Amino acid sequence: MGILEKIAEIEKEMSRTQKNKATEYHIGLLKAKLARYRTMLLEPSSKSGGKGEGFDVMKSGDARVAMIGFPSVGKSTFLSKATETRSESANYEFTTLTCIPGKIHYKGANIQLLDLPGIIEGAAQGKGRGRQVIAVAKTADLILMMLDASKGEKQKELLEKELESVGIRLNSRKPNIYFKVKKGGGISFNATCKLTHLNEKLVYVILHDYKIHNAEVLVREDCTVDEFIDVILGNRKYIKCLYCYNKIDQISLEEVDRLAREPNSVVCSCEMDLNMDYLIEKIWTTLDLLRVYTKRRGEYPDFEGGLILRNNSTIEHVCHHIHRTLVDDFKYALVWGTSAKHQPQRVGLNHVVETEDVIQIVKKI
Ligand SMILES: Nc1nc2c(ncn2[C@@H]2O[C@H](COP(=O)(O)OP(=O)(O)OP(=O)(O)O)[C@@H](O)[C@H]2O)c(=O)[nH]1
Ligand SMILES: [K+]
Ligand SMILES: [Mg+2]
Repeated sequence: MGILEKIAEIEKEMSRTQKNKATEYHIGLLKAKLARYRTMLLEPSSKSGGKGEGFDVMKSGDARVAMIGFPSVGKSTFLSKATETRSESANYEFTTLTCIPGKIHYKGANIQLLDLPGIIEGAAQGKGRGRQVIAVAKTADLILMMLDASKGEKQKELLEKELESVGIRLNSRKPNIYFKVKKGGGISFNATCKLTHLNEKLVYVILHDYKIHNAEVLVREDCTVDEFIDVILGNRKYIKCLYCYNKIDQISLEEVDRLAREPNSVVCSCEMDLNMDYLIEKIWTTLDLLRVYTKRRGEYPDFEGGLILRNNSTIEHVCHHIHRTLVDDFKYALVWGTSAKHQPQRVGLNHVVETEDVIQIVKKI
């Protein structure tokens, strides 16, 4: 039996045990056991159950939002308010021990919101359930960083550092560098713009340090050294982040005003229901989802339905949305809308669609 199951069992037994003088000792024992199992789960070295237990949540819906934050900042409170799923909230740390999914329905989109255990400094090294939490964060389209408004700045810095240390890059996009390791020919270095941080020699030195002696490098924007290294390593995750300052009922109006003006930030109070609609709206806009419409030959587009897609989706994504095997029968697509050069444009699977495009898929016969 896994630790989570043992915990669930004890909790069940506690709830069905009547509290009175006669059961006092029994309940005390259950409490002690519960505390021990919870501690085991949070210890990085715990063999049994420490791994990924409770984190294997299927991706579903049009986008995934993962809540990252220190313990007791109000993550579970938000999940319970914004979705139909209940997640226990309480005023002690590590109330949540697993990944709990909920659904936000908004403007026709189905957004998966994940409640996660709190993380603390050292999470990336495995403190608490940090490693598992961060692994889930890496799969998200948006990280909702929940902060306690009264301790926000410090928490924000620490969490950013934790995420940075495992290769997550928040609110930045992949540097515009073409980089390809070759079999021979040495290193060819070119830039299409003026570089103020990088130069040919530096690039050579860094590549040699990574034991790369043959490669093609084409720098298309004024990147920093760190950005260049990110490209060499190639395993970076570029994820959007929305900072949510919760518990604004605890701070002064001046402070609320100041936090609300920070970039990519929302202020709210999940408990007092302050600014919740705006927070959800902001999640939606930050996700930057797009809607396209499909049509059949000779018919009008279905403007009622429409498909919700992630930004930068292609015709191939559209096909997958319509039917899993449609790609196999795909011949070409006709596209009307802003992504088309002329109306309609005949395109292939790699064509990147834009919001409000109308698409007709033509199949092989
Ligand atoms: N004052 C105030 N308290 C809040 C607010 N939102 C949540 N809380 C309280 O903060 C405490 C922690 O809330 P949780 O939702 O359990 O926090 P969490 O981030 O899920 O905590 P862990 O699962 O332990 O990481 C609870 O006592 C909540 O009632 C808020 O907007 N204002
Ligand atoms: K809590
Ligand atoms: Mg929680």
